[in-house]
Parts: sequence; C-alpha cells; structure tokens
Amino acid sequence: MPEITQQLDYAQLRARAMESLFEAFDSLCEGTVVVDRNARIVWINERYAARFGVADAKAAIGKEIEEIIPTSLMREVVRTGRPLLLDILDVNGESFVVTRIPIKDGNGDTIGAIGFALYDKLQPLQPFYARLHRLQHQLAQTQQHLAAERRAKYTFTNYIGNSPAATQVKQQARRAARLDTTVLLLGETGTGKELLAHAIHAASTRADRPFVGFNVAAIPENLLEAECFGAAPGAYTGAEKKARIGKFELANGGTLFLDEIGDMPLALQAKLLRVLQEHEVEPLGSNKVVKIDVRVIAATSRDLKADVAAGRFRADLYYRLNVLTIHLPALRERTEDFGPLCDHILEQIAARTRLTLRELDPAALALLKRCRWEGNIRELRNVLEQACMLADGPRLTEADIRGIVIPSEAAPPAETVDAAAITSYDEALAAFERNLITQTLRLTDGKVTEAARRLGLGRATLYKKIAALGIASRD
Ligand SMILES: Nc1ncnc2c1ncn2[C@@H]1O[C@H](COP(=O)(O)OP(=O)(O)OP(=O)(O)O)[C@@H](O)[C@H]1O
Repeated sequence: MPEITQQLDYAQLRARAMESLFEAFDSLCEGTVVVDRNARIVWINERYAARFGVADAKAAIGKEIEEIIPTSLMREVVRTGRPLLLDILDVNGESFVVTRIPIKDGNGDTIGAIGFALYDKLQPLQPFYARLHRLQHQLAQTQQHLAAERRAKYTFTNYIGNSPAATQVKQQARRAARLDTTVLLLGETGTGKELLAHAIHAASTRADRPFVGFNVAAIPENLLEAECFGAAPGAYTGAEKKARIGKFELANGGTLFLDEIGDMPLALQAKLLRVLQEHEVEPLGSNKVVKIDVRVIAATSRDLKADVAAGRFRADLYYRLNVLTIHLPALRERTEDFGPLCDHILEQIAARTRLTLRELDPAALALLKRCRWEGNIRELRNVLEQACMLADGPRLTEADIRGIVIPSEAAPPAETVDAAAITSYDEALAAFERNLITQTLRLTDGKVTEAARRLGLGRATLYKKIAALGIASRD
C-alpha cells in the first residue's frame, strides 16, 4: 500500500517540521513564551524570564502575561485569533523583533498563543535596527523642533517702552492674558501685534499648550479654508493624499493667532464666525466635526470698522472679535520710547552679529525721531541693522544714519519737492511713496518680498501699496 505509507510519512514529516521549527526558533531566539486562552503564562524560557527580572522561570507560570511583560500584545493575539507576525518590543532600552502566533485546537478555536523575541544581536537585522534608530532619532528631533516652534517666542518684557501709550498697551495685554476671551489687536504694520500675541499666550493659563500663528494675507485664497480648518484626504484639486490638519486643530488647547484677519475673504469669514460660536470645525470634504478649545487672537493693520461699513468685513464677525480690543500705538506716537527701543535693538544686533555694541549719538537719535516710520519698529530695526553694518566707529552718528536711505523721513529735502506741482499733502505723500517703492524695487530686481524686507514693511502691506499706487512689480 504505497499511498498509505506516503500519507503516513507526510504526516510524520509535518509533525517533525513543526517540532524543528519550534526548536530552531527556541534556540535562535532571545525569548519564547506560551500563554493559554486567558493570556496566562504556560511556559517561558529562562533567558526571557531573566530579561524581565524573574530569576526562576517557573515562578512566572500561571501569571497574567502583562505582570511579567507589561507591553506584551499576546492577549490581543489570543482575543483576535490573528498572528502579529512582525512587531518591535522595547525592553529596558533594547529593541527586539517579535513574532506572535495563535495556537488553535482541532476545531480552529484559539486556545493560546506563542511568542518569539528574536535576538537583538542577530547580525542580519543590524541594518534594519540602525535604520529604525536613525528614524526614531529624526522623529524625536522633529517633534522637539515642532514643540519649540509652537511655544511663545516673546513675553511682556520683550515689549519695550515706558511711554504712557506703551504702558497702557501692556496693562491691557496683561488683563487679556488673565481672561480667556478673544482678543483683537489693531495697529499699523510693525507695531508689535505678533509680539504681543505671543506675550499674551505666554502669560495665560494656556502657556504650556501650542501657540499657532498664521498670516491670512500670505496664503492663496483657494488654500485658506484647508489651512484654517483642515481637509480630508483628496478633498480638493491638488490636495495631498493624506488628511491635512487645520491650524485650529493644531492649536487645540492653546492659542491661534490670526494675523491680517481683515484680509480674510467674506465666505470664509462666515465659517470662522461659526467656528468661534460653536467651538467645532469641519475639515473640508469630511463629514466629521472636531471639537476644539482654542483662544483666538486676531490682528490687523486695516481699519476694520471702515471695512465693515464698506461691506468688506462681516459686522457679526467684527462684533464677535471685538470683545477685548487693544490699539497698538505707532512709533511716531511714542517718541519718548525711541531711546530704550534703539538701545534694545542695538543690543540684539550686537548679540546676533557679534559686532561690537554700538551707541547712538544724540543727533542721530534726534534724526531718527523725526522720521515717519510707516513700518514702525520693524523699519527702525532694519535701518539700525544697515547702519551697524556700514558704520566704522563705536558710535552711530547722524551722518551714518543719513548714509542709509531713510525711507520715510518726515521732511524730505526741499529740492526734491516741487511745491508748485503738488496740490495736496496726500498727493505729495503718494508721489514720495511711489518714487521710493519704485527705486527700492529697482534695487531688488523687482522682488516684492526683498523690497518689503528692505523697507521694513510687511509683504502684504507693500503689495497693497503697489496696487494702490499703480506700480509694476515682478512677484
Ligand atoms: N514694543 C516693542 N519692543 C521691542 N520690539 C518690538 C516692539 N514692537 C515690535 N517689535 C519688533 O518689531 C518687529 C515687528 O513686530 P511684529 O511682527 O510683532 O509687528 P506686527 O504689528 O505684527 O507687524 P505686521 O502687521 O506687519 O505683521 C519684530 O521684530 C518685533 O520683535
């Protein structure tokens, strides 16, 4: 009966294969453990038990698996009846590749599970481990970097100025930090709205949660909704395959700083209002609603009231935002702060560039005070930076400052103004601005971003001026 003999041989061979497999794994592996259907240990080898601080493996028998191996997933294998073929188990700082297989009875019911932990020293796995560790390290670094990015960068001590106007701003901002309401910061470009938003967050009860900021004017209109509220995978043309987490969700628990809120399109204003009222967002293209707990600090350099009157900004959103409003004074409204501000900025420049710390001559300071500073403190910083780069001596003189184009000196030299041809102050100002911006754009090869940096203006502000003055630009 050769067929029966063959069947017997095959059955024996299969049984032997199982035993060999088990023996091979057992001898190759750092650990083997067998559990019953209740995830209680039936058997564990001595080496593995020792790894978990159990001197005598027999003492582990009958114990729940997690008592010996706290992060074990054997219970899941017993519960689902499905193997976990490859996994990584971290044991006291070492990583093992582990395999867990269910044990079935003759009816196919799961009656236990067996797990093997491969040697960490297994040579062929070294490249895999090295790669894993490298990726883990990179991930940890990225997470650290992200957490740092989402921390407030400024506190109230960074807001320099003791003039009555500056003191009032700090008082109001401190009150805003204590309350958990929406805050609206109004002020010209470069007056410190973003700085103050950071400081309010840092002094609030949300300080250890994320601070997320973004500039509404800097994001193309078609991407703004996804940027704010998130998007489901493939929710819009050109969308990434992965889901996009919106800024509201990223800021959950913390503060969201919406810069240039006045530039938000009307359709999105309606959605923002709903989010502020209902404390939930619905990512684009998803039917799911996400609960959020975010304090919003909005800012704008526009005249929001005028925008409401002109129908460019929703009145209901304006009232919703206008709960606690802080007006930041322009630099020219607090000339007494010039001295401390210049000292502070010069110290920062010296620290960053490692150039010697410069002082300002009184005449240089007087000249700076006479300027219009439409770009406010940002513009002042740019002028001082350029002066530090170009000047030789330890003190910045009036001539050093004059050596730099001061973009908005209050009284332009008389010979450049053709008074007879000018009909109004506004017209003269527009002519001056057009001339200045055109010249700067010429210097920057038509690049608006670079020109904005040189002039100490926000990019959005410069774009608006370019459009209003009818100047040609490249980007
Ligand atoms: N009171 C201040 N003390 C010290 N530095 C300040 C102060 N206000 C503003 N700055 C500095 O001026 C620069 C511009 O400030 P910030 O970006 O906060 O202005 P902004 O009003 O948000 O401008 P924009 O409207 O263009 O976004 C930053 O470098 C900031 O650190």
